[in-house]
Amino acid sequence: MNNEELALRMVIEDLELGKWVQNGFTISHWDGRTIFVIGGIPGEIVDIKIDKTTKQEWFGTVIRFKQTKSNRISVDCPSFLSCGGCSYRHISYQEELTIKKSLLADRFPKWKDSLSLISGSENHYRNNVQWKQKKKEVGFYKKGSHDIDSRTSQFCLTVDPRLLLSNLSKEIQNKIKHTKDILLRLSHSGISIYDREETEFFLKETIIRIPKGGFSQINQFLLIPWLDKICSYLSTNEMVAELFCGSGMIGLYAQKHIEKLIGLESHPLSIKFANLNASANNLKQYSYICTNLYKDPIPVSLMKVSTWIVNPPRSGLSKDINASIGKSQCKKLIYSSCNAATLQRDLIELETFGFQIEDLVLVDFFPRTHHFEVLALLVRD
Ligand SMILES: C[S@@+](CC[C@H](N)C(=O)[O-])C[C@H]1O[C@@H](n2cnc3c(N)ncnc32)[C@H](O)[C@@H]1O
Repeated sequence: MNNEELALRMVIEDLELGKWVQNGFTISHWDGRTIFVIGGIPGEIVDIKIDKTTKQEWFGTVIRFKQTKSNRISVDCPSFLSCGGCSYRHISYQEELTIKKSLLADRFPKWKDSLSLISGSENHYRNNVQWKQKKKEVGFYKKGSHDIDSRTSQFCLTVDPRLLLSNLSKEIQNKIKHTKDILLRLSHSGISIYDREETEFFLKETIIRIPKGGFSQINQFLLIPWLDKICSYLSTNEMVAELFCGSGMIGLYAQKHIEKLIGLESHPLSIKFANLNASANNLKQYSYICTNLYKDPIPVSLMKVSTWIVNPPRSGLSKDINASIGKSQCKKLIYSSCNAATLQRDLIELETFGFQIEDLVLVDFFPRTHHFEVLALLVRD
């Protein structure tokens, strides 16, 4: 048995947990090693099992408590820590928000006292879900394995109850009978199986259609507050470039502020639907281009645009995209990011092109998990 296999069988006893760090972990030190622990609270003394090792660091999960802290609450989900979705069900949601704000402030110290927060219901917020199905078992995978935890499809508290297995109509149950990946999304007319069907919904009076397989934000309660915050950064008659636009949701919703928009995105069907959405909303001055933003140069037509909205995947913007924004006539950049680390990296780089952060907002799209969205407004003269 090699060292890693040995470590994965180990239980470390009486470990004192240190401070909260990124990704839902607390940090501890043991036998000269750094150990990241999930499921504990700083100051608690616990036994942990090791889940994963790298050369420098070990990762573990609490399995027994020796001394608990008074802020621990009783966990409301039988699959907490075994399904790998949530990181914070053992503390209050208020405390989770305080931790997330403080971790974000660690990356942007100047914003420590001026970060704002958009949050909503801590449960039932997911408007889509991806269940796995194997031998008639349906649910999320257990953490670090391909075994299914079938309790999750009956119970998961982050998911809108309409997407739980027992609440699905007979018609949908029949359609997904033999499917390995069950991808469900709430739509205006019910539930769509979103790798096979399109989704349609309204954001106030704006109608949005997402193609099969297209991206859509998952927190049904915070979509409008997030979009309204973006709109608050826009004046009227703006010329806008929207990068990583998906099916065009941000610009379509912000139509009252926009005179002309060019959207860029690499998923061809999303581009087709962005164009259809613009027509359905009677926005003739909107156009969309299918391009790989990590490989292809930014089209010259964008270089004169003064307001840019970017909403990239977790990898953030590339050096080339940052440089293009720097060279362009962009004066206002609205950046919505699902990864604070790549946002921090990109904002440091964009500062070298004269941009300054004017507003920073934590949008808690993913309560009870360690994930969150960050909205940043950057400006330059
Ligand atoms: C976080 S989503 C944002 C979508 C859109 N703003 C929304 O809220 O619906 C990121 C988008 O980037 C797109 N994308 C991923 N890689 C890309 C690339 N290399 N070039 C252009 N777009 C890309 C994805 O298809 C996805 O639509």
